[in-house]
Amino acid sequence: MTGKYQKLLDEGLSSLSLHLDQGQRDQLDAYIAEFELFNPVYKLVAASGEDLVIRHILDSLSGAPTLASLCATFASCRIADFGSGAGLPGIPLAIALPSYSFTLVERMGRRVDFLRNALLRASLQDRVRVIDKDLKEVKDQFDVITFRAFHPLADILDLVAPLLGEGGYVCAYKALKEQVEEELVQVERTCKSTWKARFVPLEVPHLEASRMLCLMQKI
Ligand SMILES: C[S@@+](CC[C@H](N)C(=O)[O-])C[C@H]1O[C@@H](n2cnc3c(N)ncnc32)[C@H](O)[C@@H]1O
Repeated sequence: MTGKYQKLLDEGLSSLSLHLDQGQRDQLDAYIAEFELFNPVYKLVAASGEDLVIRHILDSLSGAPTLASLCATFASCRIADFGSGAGLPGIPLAIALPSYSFTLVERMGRRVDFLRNALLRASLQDRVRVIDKDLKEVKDQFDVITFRAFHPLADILDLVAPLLGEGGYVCAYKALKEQVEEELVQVERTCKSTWKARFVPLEVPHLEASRMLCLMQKI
């Protein structure tokens, strides 16, 4: 399959130094096609066309090199994406990191339906599972937990802490450093769990906006 965003994706993947083989590109094209088909009905994200690819697909993939380095430190890395919505960043990451199993946690039924369908279309159903529950009901543990456009850190880190395995990382996709620093102050003030954090700046191809990963480990 040759997707309609081939040039944009070629440039974007190259500037992120991500090398996807033809099978992975087909998976990405299938996911984007499904996303575009259902977005007007399910109102998954506000963007469409190239804007959707840049703001959501490439934005999600911009964290993949960092995630790959973190995952390589675990014998068999268990990755979860909390509040996955339309599968962001979880599905693009699962396509870019084919050695790992992913779990997408999403509590909204309509979005869960979309996720299950998109995973089938992109032939990811054997490696990516969906937990259709509130985060509060999840019992499993993970080595790497991602989330993007989710709750403020202070509202969720105490819920996330027991779900993080020994030496595991929370990787929060965030925008402005000052806002994240403020969120971390709130974490120190209000959370029972304690964390050390560091920032990894992200460059999203074709996007003039501040993006970063906030990496956190329990201490
Ligand atoms: C603003 S959307 C972001 C979706 C996606 N991560 C993205 O970047 O586009 C937040 C998603 O988290 C889900 N969500 C919020 N709180 C949750 C919880 N406690 N457990 C599971 N899902 C949750 C919502 O249903 C929604 O789909």
